[in-house]
Amino acid sequence: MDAPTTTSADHGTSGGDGAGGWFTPRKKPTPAGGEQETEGSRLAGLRPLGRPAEGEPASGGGIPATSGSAGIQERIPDGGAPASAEAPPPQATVQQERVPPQRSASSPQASPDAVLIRQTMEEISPVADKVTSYFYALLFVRHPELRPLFPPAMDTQRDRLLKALLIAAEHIDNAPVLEDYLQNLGRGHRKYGTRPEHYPAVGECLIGALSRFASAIWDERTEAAWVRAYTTISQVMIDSAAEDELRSPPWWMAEVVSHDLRTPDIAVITVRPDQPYPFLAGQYTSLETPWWPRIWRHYSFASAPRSDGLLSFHVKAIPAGWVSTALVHRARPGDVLRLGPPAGSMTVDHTTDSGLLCVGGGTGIAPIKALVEDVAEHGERRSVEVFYGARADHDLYDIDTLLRMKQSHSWLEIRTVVDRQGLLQLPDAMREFGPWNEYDAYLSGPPGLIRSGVDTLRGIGMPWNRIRHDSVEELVAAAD
Ligand SMILES: NC(=O)C1=CN([C@@H]2O[C@H](COP(=O)(O)OP(=O)(O)OC[C@H]3O[C@@H](n4cnc5c(N)ncnc54)[C@H](O)[C@@H]3O)[C@@H](O)[C@H]2O)C=CC1
Repeated sequence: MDAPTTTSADHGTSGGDGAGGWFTPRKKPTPAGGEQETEGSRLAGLRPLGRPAEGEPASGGGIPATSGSAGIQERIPDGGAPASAEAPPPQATVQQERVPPQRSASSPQASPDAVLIRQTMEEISPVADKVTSYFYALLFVRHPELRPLFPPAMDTQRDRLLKALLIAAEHIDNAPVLEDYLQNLGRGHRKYGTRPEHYPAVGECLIGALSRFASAIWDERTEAAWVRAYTTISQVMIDSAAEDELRSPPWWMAEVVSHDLRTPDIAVITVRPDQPYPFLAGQYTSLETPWWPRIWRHYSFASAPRSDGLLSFHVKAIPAGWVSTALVHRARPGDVLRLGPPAGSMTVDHTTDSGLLCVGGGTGIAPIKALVEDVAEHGERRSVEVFYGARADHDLYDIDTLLRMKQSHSWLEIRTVVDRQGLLQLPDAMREFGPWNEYDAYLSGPPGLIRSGVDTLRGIGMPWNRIRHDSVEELVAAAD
């Protein structure tokens, strides 16, 4: 996970003239490691933005964000520009899963700006759809030059940008995690062609939409709070994009070199990027197909970095999943995809010798396989226990690969868990073989598995900081 860096002492959120005033962020990046937020300012009561335990009090220690963009990490949204798979999906339930419970607007720990922002959020909540429509109408009417940055069909994911911004604003008190998220977001936005001058346009339309639909409570103070929050958000994104520009391309072209249909709807796709693609086992990327331009979906790397530079992904076609269906049923060797930057911090900590409890449900086994390879390549003899769950025997599409790995590595144990009579038994199996005192857990699969897996592990006493998983929200976004 990137270390949180700040670009100014307060990002313009504490009432000063901030990073550039009314949506006019500075253009030059501040070097990483610049001035840090000071404790005791609006950092009080920090809480990472990873998925909280159900029923966990908002003030309690949160689960550390585990993907690169952290709490609100890259599998969380893109703000400031195009709707994308990095943006939170529109499903409200999922968003709640992704974002921890907020302190109430009247909470003594919340900063004055956060209180005003949350009051606005409460006010617009019943008319969220209207706010969304109005925001985009405003944006595209006032700034038609921005329209090409968004997918041609905006209906299914049009509100991702707005949601990203609202989520970020709502978490304005959570500076370090918010920053990590926003930095990732800023980097991820380079592939859309987002430029610093686009941010003021988005900010103005955001204020325009909010002030219209929260008119009952909107006043100068509220507007000032939003302006400060948005200035902070946009500045961090702009800085991080500028820093990233010094070392990485905005995207990579990647030619499909093999397409292996493992089941009628699951393909293992291997691509060759046009230039070196640095990443870590356990991370994921965003991927765009030629058939659905500007629609990006997330997939984990299914192998640790290889000497030949090839990357592989496990893709399951799902109904109404435009990208996944195209990748499984249409993509062929020779087709060229686009890849965004790598993200995610569900990676192996090689500074410890703890065991790894790896749980992969369905195609969620992809990054688990990469993690096992990573441990093997580091020559460590750490105990690695893999639980591989599937609905039926024939859905264990990658079991042969895993069993071959087991033959070579005595420290590796593979356990398959096939659901019987519709019962999802993977969490039970984890419990049965527990308590996993000397292990770090890595969970990968459908959102329901992540939720119940975390609950199970917490229930048998595993501390938060030993449980890693990608954002539930992004998993949903990845699945369509
Ligand atoms: N393709 C990729 O690179 C990655 C995909 N994912 C996610 O993994 C998921 C894979 O989907 P499918 O293969 O259709 O998996 P699936 O829905 O068939 O589930 C696979 C197994 O996970 C367990 N499981 C599922 N839901 C559960 C629940 N609510 N409670 C407890 N256990 C549960 C069960 O053992 C089930 O057999 C998708 O959501 C995808 O976004 C996650 C990481 C990487």
